[in-house]
Amino acid sequence: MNSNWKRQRRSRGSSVLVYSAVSAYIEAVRELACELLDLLAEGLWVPDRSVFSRLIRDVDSDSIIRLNHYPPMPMLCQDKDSSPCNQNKVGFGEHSDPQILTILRSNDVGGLQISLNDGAWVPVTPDPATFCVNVGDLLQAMTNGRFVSVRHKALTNSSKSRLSMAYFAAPPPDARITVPPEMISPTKPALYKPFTWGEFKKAAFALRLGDSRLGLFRMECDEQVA
Ligand SMILES: O=C(O)CCC(=O)C(=O)O
Ligand SMILES: [Fe+2]
Repeated sequence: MNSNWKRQRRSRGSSVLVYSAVSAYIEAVRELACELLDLLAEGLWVPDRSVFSRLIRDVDSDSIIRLNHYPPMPMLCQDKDSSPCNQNKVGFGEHSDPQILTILRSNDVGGLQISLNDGAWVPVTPDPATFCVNVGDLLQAMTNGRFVSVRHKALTNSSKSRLSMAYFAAPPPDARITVPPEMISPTKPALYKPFTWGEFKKAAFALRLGDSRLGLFRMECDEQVA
């Protein structure tokens, strides 16, 4: 057995291990996302409690996982008075996640911030043992605005690497994004036109990261149906 062959076998062995660890992780977080969506439907008094999770369980679901690495970025810049800039650099710009739900985990290095209604940015305490769950744009549309997709960004740390792992739960590309009829009434008319996830993704790609995409699908006042 030459050493090259042994090395190849070892490396194939470790890719199989990584593949099976990532697959098991994806399966577990998909299950978590489905359970959360079922509870959410129940809390909204929607009789069909799997109305949202069904989209993620579909074999053609477009869910993805993303691993983010933010290397340390020293605060080296200087302002006009030549005092050091006391600001962390942006690693991932302000945005909302376009999908249904995001299950996010990170190492113990902070950086994630969420935006409140008044525009203030609030840091999320990093904890490798907890998940951060983000409402995505599709959930906002499917709940007729009851749940609002959260704007967030990630800053780099000046001395440590931040790692995060995000599972984005999404429907199949041709799935129609509609609101359960129970959530529409004369006092709460439909806010968004029906669209497919494929159409939404296409629109999102044509915009910048921080742009609001749902605005493109908003009903005009005279179109709103109860
Ligand atoms: O790294 C983070 O904490 C945020 C990442 C993120 O927002 C994303 O991947 O969409
Ligand atoms: Fe995000």
